[in-house]
Amino acid sequence: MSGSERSLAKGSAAPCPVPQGLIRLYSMRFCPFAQRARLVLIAKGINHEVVNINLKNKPDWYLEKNPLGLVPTIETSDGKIIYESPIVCEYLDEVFPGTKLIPSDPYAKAEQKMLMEAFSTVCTMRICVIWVKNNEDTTELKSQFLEKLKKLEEALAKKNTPYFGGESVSFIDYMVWPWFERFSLFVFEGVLDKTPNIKAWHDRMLQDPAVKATFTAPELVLGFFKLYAEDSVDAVDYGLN
Ligand SMILES: N[C@@H](CCC(=O)N[C@@H](CS)C(=O)NCC(=O)O)C(=O)O
Repeated sequence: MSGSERSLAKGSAAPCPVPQGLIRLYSMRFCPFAQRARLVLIAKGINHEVVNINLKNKPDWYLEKNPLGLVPTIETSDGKIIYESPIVCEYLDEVFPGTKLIPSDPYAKAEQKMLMEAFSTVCTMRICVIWVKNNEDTTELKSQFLEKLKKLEEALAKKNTPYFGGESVSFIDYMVWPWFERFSLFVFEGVLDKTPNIKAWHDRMLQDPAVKATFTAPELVLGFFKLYAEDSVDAVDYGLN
């Protein structure tokens, strides 16, 4: 359902208005927040195009669309602009038909939001960057990470469902997946064995069609993180966009 994909940096002309019937996603290939939006767009079968933004060299017009200068942002054919990944994803889920990812039951919805809060200390790129830099002892970091993960393991075990929201993939699973995709590169060694419910969830998620469609090869992600850790990401040279 994704049409074209192109990359724009400083100096690039602003793209034309969004064609009727299409959603435009401003993104960056390695951004976990943008992957959230890509997961939802694909899971719901929403017709869209992707414009990758060079985040080291943002076009001026992008800051007019999203004053925070972050990706993801979506733009509709009638000129609506929405940014901040959970807001983008919730908007897409509300407006478009197809599988509803957010439960309609207020308590189930609140549970997903609480889980998102609980995940917020786990879903961070800092741990990946420290890992990749490989210049400090990560024992303490790893045990802190495991302690946080164990709380989520308990929550999943208590729920006794295959996914964090229940019997099928839902909003919360897509909101946290991008970090888990990245963690599997380095952080998970010897960790997921201690959280069997999360491991089973992780393996199930790998089979999800939207996850498969947005999955980035580990060696590419690793290359990106190495540059990111050195603060020398050049989106153009590395072909990030
Ligand atoms: N709270 C934002 C965070 C988005 C974010 O941090 N995106 C990063 C890329 S992964 C970004 O756009 N960075 C550009 C910058 O910091 O200038 C969301 O949920 O959408």
